[in-house]
Amino acid sequence: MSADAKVPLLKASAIHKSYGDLSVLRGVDLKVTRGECLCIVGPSGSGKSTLLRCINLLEPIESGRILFEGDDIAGAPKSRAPAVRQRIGMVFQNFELFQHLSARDNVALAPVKVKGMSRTQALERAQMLLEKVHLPDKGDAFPDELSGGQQQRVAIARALAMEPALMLYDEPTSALDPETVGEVLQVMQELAEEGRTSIVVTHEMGFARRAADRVMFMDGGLFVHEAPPADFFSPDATVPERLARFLGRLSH
Ligand SMILES: Nc1ncnc2c1ncn2[C@@H]1O[C@H](COP(=O)(O)OP(=O)(O)OP(=O)(O)O)[C@@H](O)[C@H]1O
Repeated sequence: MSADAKVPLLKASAIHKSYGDLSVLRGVDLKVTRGECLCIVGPSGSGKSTLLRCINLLEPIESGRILFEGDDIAGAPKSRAPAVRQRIGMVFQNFELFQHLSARDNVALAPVKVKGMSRTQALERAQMLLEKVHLPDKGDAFPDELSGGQQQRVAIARALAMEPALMLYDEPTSALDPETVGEVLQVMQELAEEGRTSIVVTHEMGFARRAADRVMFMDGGLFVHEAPPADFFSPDATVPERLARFLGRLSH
């Protein structure tokens, strides 16, 4: 194993974040190694999305440190944030595609604008990525001609187009019709199995069980339990009472 492989890709320590009087992250520690798929689960309002937004520098933290590829990204000048975001792909709940662009152009846009790739090359790569997310024939379609599940897969292809070292998924299936959830989770699982490092905030326990290397439970702005999925979901495992309740193992 190279020295580089031993350094965690992401190491967040003692992260604090508040909105006004509301303390949302209360000293969060998180380490992600290369190739790992980490699922974060927890009750609504526990701070999961906020943590992803802090990692991606969409929100400033109040204290703590976020080391990404060995760099202190949260402590760096704001002007470095776009460069960091090129290395960290994010997939949002509501896709956030450009409505006036075709699926292929949505995927090709950032490589041309940000990386300076030629349009021809970017479009070729976009087609390849659309094939990867099982949408080989949808390159010319506009977002409003696609189902939610198809739009979310275009959004995943768009994030991959920047060749990020880390993918963040913020509840990527919670805005979808139930019948399209599976196709998005399937693509995410295939990417995880290829060894793409990812952090997935999700309410899909089946996905966490199948695809995660580690599952972490957040409650009240802190991680209170983590385990490999086989242990995390084992009915025999000893877990904090709050997690047992979350998993429906205790009466409310
Ligand atoms: N921009 C903001 N301004 C003020 N409060 C916010 C903001 N973003 C989040 N919050 C609050 O911070 C808390 C944590 O929100 P967050 O979205 O991180 O939780 P979550 O665990 O992702 O919840 P869910 O599973 O419902 O998405 C909530 O009480 C939320 O209302």
